[in-house]
Amino acid sequence: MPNPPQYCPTPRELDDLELLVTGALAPLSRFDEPGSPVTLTLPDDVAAPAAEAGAVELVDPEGLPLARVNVPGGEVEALTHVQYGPFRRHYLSPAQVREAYAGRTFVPVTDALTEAQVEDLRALGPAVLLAYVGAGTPALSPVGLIRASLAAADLLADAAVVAVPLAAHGDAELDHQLGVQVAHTYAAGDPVHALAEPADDAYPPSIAAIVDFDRPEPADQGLVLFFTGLSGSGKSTLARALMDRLLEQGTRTVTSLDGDVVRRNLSAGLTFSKADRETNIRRIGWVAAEISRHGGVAVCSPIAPFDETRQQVRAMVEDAGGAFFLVHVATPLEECERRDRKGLYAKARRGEIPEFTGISSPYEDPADADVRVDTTGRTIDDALADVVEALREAGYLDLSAGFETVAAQPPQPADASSSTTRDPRLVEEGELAPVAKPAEQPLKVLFVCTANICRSPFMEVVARKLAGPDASVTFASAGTHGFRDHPMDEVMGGTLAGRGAEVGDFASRAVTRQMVDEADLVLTAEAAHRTFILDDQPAAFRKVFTIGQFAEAVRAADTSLAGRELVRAVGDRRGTADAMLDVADPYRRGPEAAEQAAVGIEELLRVIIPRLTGRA
Ligand SMILES: Nc1ncnc2c1ncn2[C@@H]1O[C@H](COP(=O)(O)OS(=O)(=O)O)[C@@H](OP(=O)(O)O)[C@H]1O
Ligand SMILES: Nc1ncnc2c1ncn2[C@@H]1O[C@H](COP(=O)(O)OP(=O)(O)O)[C@@H](O)[C@H]1O
Repeated sequence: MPNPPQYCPTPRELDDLELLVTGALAPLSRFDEPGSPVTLTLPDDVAAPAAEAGAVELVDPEGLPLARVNVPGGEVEALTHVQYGPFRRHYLSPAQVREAYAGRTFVPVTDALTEAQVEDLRALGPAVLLAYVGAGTPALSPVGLIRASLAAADLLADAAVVAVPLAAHGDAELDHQLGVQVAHTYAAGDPVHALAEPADDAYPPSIAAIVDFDRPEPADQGLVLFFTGLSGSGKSTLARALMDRLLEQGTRTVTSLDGDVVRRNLSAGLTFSKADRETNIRRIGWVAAEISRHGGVAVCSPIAPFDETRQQVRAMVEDAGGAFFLVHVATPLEECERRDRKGLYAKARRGEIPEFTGISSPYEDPADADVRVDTTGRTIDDALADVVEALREAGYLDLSAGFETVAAQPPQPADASSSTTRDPRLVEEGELAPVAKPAEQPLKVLFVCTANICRSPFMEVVARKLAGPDASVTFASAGTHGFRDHPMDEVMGGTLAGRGAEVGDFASRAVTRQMVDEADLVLTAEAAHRTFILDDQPAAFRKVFTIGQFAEAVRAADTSLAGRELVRAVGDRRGTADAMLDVADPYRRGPEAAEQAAVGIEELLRVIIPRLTGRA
């Protein structure tokens, strides 16, 4: 006889299995008893080998074998008991409960207890709260319900909490009967007390705090913003614009899961077949759901052409406690094809790209979109306003406030003799508006590398030399992992001599938030340094660049721009911080590596400094 195949069942089936094994579902002792909702459904590719082997081995999501189940028949032979998971010590079998708590009153609990319900229980004497935490049941998460039940037990004279993974089976009547039956199995003749329906949601303070944490207000909930639509419809453009606003507001952590970008890393190697597209979207969904579990915002912008896969993502996110907000970028095919930004539609029409969405592969319009935006003939800001408004109405995010307020302010005089220079963009986009600076303040540039002893001091010293004594630009440097008061590395310092520059009384230091806040421009040696800073201060993204990235942007920028205007223009149209443009670390690699780094940095500074000082 062949070995039974392994199969990881659904969360509902896993819960049923646990209760079958502990005897909590008695008289049920196996799956698939006629008329019972406790069923096990094997997919075709498992059912056939299971029938041949006469059994299937059920494993948990990590592959731990839990039980062997006869096929057909459904009888269960336990192999291992799950030992992990929060509050595992409260998951007791009826036999264990008999031993510890015989003689008490048993109370099934499916939600946080209100003041009135706790009061009702006070009269009962010693009690056991049976927290029904199975898949699909509790109004709170399983952990939330156990915590809330423990908090209720604390308010009672003598109450214990037992977690019972009794799942919902999609039939309210049958599930109710099962719940009553399980309570009586645990009680084994002791009284069972049914709680009265709550008349209100007045919770005792300790329970209210748990409910608030478990069921956050929409504005505090993790959020997945999912843009779906044809290629060229405007998903990435709108998603990016929305992310910029979120970052500028600075109140949420944001992760982008753009279709093209995901396909270069997370989904590298996948094709555009239906199966691979589904895999791609489920991967995006999985990552996004995890982000939402931790209260973050994930902004996804794949085509996601299939309704069923989008529904799966919605379910994954909601199971993780996040909110799912679907934006259908409903720009019609004709307009997307007219734009044909990447020339893909032309190729698809010529038959050079098989299975191209909208041409030779379907796009299923969502019926469950939270907002639908056709970008045809509209500006990006205008189209974005629809999304911002829908998010505000749904209570998830309010990105409108600052923008409206400031846009409504009277325009500032564009008088060159005025004592302040204002960033027009910042005036338009509210929250950052108070950054008006006296015109005569020098532009502050901060160079950042790792330890602030090789690359960044070299940048600082050489930049100062190139700028000359009268420039209205100041230079400083710091390290992401810099030690205090170390001198410049001797080998790197040696490269200064041939350039007629001197290190002076330099002392290393670690970069701080304040330094970044005060700087007008932060130039890092590597993309990793930039990420280090922006992870902590995401709102600084318009002024933190790698030195290579900034030099590239300066080369491409309008030659009439200088100083602050130049920094601003680069910030608005920044390219990517490609690691290819990094200045490699020469530390402890000898004089040759130091000279190579010096030459590379000097070349970049010769592009940047004349433009910053306005003497190009
Ligand atoms: N056959 C075919 N069909 C559709 N799109 C194609 C295809 N081949 C390559 N591309 C490019 O890949 C981008 C879409 O990838 P996605 O991961 O978003 O697609 S999907 O959600 O898995 O269907 C899509 O990018 P966007 O234009 O940003 O949508 C295209 O540039
Ligand atoms: N109102 C608008 N909203 C979004 N994009 C627009 C709008 N009007 C024109 N476009 C242009 O349409 C193109 C959309 O491309 P992109 O955002 O990459 O789409 P997708 O990610 O859906 O493939 C961009 O060139 C963008 O500038």
